[in-house]
Amino acid sequence: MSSPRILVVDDEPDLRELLEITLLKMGLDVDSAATVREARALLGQKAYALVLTDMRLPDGLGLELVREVAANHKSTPIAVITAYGSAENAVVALKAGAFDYVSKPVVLDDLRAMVRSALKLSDPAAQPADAPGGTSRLIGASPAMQALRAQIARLARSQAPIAINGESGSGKELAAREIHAQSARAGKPFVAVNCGAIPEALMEAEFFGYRKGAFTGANDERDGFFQAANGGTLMLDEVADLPLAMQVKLLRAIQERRVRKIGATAEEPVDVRIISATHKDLAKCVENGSFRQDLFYRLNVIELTLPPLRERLDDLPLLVDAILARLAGPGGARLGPGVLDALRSYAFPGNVRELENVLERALAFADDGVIETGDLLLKGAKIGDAAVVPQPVAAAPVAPVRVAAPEEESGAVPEAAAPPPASAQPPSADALPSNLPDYLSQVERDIILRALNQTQFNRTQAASLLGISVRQLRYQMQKLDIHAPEP
Ligand SMILES: Nc1ncnc2c1ncn2[C@@H]1O[C@H](COP(=O)(O)OP(=O)(O)OP(=O)(O)O)[C@@H](O)[C@H]1O
Repeated sequence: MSSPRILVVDDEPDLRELLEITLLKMGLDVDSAATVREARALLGQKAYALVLTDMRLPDGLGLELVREVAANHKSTPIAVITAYGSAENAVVALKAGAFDYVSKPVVLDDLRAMVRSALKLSDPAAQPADAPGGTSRLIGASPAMQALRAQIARLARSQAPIAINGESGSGKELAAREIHAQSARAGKPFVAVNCGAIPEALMEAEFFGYRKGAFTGANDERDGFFQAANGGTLMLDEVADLPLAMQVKLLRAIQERRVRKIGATAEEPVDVRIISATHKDLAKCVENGSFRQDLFYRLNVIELTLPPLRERLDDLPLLVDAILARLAGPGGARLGPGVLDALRSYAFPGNVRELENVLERALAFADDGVIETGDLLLKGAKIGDAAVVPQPVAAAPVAPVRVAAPEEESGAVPEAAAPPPASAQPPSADALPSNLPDYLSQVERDIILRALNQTQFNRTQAASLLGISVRQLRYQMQKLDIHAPEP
């Protein structure tokens, strides 16, 4: 079988030769072109597993080739070589459809890693099981979902940063996981970080890691999120909540593709694809000065917007079936007459996550697994209401990082509740608690339980009452051993 063939387009003979030798040593076949014209001619004659082009060529721009290859040779990834410090060029190329970029001076390890990723894309044997056409985690057959899945399949082929927008519970994290699963990075970690959940003082250590002895309590060397996601995908959830000082450091890490552990003298290379998500309007955050424009520009290379559930209600039957099968096993639960219509007329401000919660609670009330309209306990937020208020913004520092598989994110809480610790008993009027953390946990537990009881254990509504996100509530419930009542 012949080796994959790479086209190198560069007018600098020295660099071209270096690239050629490196690629040949990787066992690849290489063709070279010094101009846009020569490159076009070769592209017309042969199929390439990767095109690698300089941005400035004597008779035009590498960007023209990016656009042409993206339009006419869809299965061929094209990467650009950008001049040192010209991050803007990289962003423009990625937006135009480039698969990835390497900066000059070219670091050969980076180049090899990039080439290997590109080759996985054109090698059918290396395609992950969830490749386009396979099963998708994103359920729904509406035109909006079909378009979303097609867009995800396209985006999975590139290394460009993606910014996912959408209301809370609309599936942003699920979409990010799907992109990762369909990409050449599928075999490497997917790390989701809730930026709003990390105390500011710990952020640098959490993102970049630290060396032993870097600060009091640093008893061992530790990797940060970037190193943990190396080779894979790092999802920055609630990215608008990053403090400005951290935004600067993050921008640098993303641009340089290098991080320095706290206490280390040298930087280390990291290869992560960044996917960011927020339900805030990031452009507005830039306008009001709470988000840096340069980081916004860097993260927002490609935008992916998730439609709210109320705009794709045709997906309800499929979603309901899938959720009920997960909650009660196949055929274990079904909807009684009129239930689907009732769901259709509800606006779901908490989107699919709210649907999951509504069904989970309804199932607890249902007889013989048949959910009736009365079991739904839908309150307010009807379709057509003037303002459907999406879920509130994350506030408290919880659940900073998730590397779990999506199946583990089902929202189910663990069995068996533990009694509150004795040290958590409230002190008398002027006595101090003997254990402050336990005491505060107990207070928090009481408040959360009150909110849950008020809402018949509807987590979406309880979170809304408490001004926290559902994910935060779920995390606190697990941490504090709070469980939904047995049916
Ligand atoms: N299209 C879908 N098909 C199946 N399940 C979905 C879909 N969209 C969302 N979900 C489910 O809804 C829940 C919420 O999804 P996810 O966590 O991805 O939302 P999110 O937009 O990231 O929420 P948040 O803004 O609160 O972080 C998850 O349990 C997820 O599996």
